[in-house]
Amino acid sequence: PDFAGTWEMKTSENFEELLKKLGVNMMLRMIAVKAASKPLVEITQDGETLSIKTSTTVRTTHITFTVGQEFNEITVDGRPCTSHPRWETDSKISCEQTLQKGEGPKTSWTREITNDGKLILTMGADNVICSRVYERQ
Ligand SMILES: C=C1C2=C(C[C@@]1(C)C/C=C/C(C)=C/C(=O)O)C(C)(C)CCC2
Repeated sequence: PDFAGTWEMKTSENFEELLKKLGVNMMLRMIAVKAASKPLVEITQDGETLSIKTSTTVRTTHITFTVGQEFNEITVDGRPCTSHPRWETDSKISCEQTLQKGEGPKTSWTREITNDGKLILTMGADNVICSRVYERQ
């Protein structure tokens, strides 16, 4: 499917619980929850290669990857990891992450385009799953 577009977040669940599971301290959690409440997500797609720019007031991340090829990124709590994106269905990308050093909860993300044109991002840390729904601007 086509993930391309400029996306605004409509709903988010368990985001702070995710950060808590990852051991982010209260102060940074407060900053992150506020900053992440209004992200702007810009996605371009060329076949299996996606470029995703997520802008917030305190931090903007930009990843480019090809589904089926591992790439380096940082986890939501800012730790370097290697990510392995693969098609879980023909409209859902699942990505397991491996920390490049140190220990921590098992982290992963999924991005899916629903048949009513929404983008669903889930972020996991062990058994805690955060789910965020975006709609095109
Ligand atoms: C602002 C953020 C901050 C942090 C993570 C991040 C980057 C959270 C944003 C996530 C989004 C916007 C995800 C998405 O919706 O794709 C830290 C915990 C390092 C603390 C500093 C502020």
